[in-house]
Amino acid sequence: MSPELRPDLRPVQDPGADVPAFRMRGLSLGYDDRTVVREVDLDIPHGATTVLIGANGCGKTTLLKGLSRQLRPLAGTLEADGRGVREWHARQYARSVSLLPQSPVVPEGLTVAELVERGRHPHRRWWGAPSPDDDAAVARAMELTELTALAGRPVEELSGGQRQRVWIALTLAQRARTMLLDEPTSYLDLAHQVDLLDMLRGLAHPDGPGGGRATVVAVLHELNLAARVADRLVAMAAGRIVAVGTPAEVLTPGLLAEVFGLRADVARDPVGGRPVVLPRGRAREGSHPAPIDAPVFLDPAPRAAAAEIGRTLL
Ligand SMILES: Nc1ncnc2c1ncn2[C@@H]1O[C@H](COP(=O)(O)OP(=O)(O)OP(=O)(O)O)[C@@H](O)[C@H]1O
Repeated sequence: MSPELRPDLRPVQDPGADVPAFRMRGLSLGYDDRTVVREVDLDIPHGATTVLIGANGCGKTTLLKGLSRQLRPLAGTLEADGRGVREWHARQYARSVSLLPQSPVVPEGLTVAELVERGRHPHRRWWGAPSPDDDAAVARAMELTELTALAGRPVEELSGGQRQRVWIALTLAQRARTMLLDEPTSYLDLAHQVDLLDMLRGLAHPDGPGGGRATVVAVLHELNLAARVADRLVAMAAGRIVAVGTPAEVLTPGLLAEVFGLRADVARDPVGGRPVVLPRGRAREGSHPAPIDAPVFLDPAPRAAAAEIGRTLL
């Protein structure tokens, strides 16, 4: 068989405008015999930024693992670009769909440039030297993530935020049309969070460098950043999809109470009109409402810590 005919070396066909990036029907996912994601019916369109939101443990990462083929469906069907995900050759899938995992482990002894270059593996033959396209993709990814000056530094010597940018650069260097990003803003300072999300949005936007073809599916905990970047929000609770829509449609006080157990007001950003969530306290009965002038935390970890401190003080 000539190398050109091998399925992993064939170019990925553009599936056409109407075919979604992912189509899930009755999809259930889990671990061994434990079902975590339950009976999901959802289309994720190409050329848009879709953000998954939901409380800790509701199944967001598990859903991304299904989309990235790390988990086999327990029930139902899952198609990527119109084909069952199990029909894809692994290398072809990696050219089409990239994943930024939640807590990637840094391999020892690699420099920033060497780790970013791993994003090119789906495009290369194992015996071949990097092509000019590979070099260009790596250089561009490092430029976009402001890592060029750190290219020769060992990754294990970097700060948490710098490392996170290396993983993002690896994902960008892969140049897959669809990017799955699990909490991509972890460890990033606010300016880098905004930069990253604006860049991702630009990739999927018709006027951006991706020309509207790129597809981003991200898990984000910070609801106001999610509202800023998302074309569509998908809210999950206990393994099920409970709402799909624009940020303004999904981020309502009722949904925030149902999904996060959070009592919150929702305002409008005067610039752009996107919703802005203003947490007021716990919605559940029997919980301790936050004092009126308590600091507002959107991230669950500090909120839990604040609740703990509040209980100790009361
Ligand atoms: N490898 C695993 N084996 C068994 N159970 C798992 C595994 N990974 C996750 N789970 C369980 O699946 C459920 C959903 O976890 P998942 O990581 O998908 O949630 P999440 O919504 O991404 O949460 P978070 O916001 O905390 O990251 C949790 O109850 C978790 O304990």
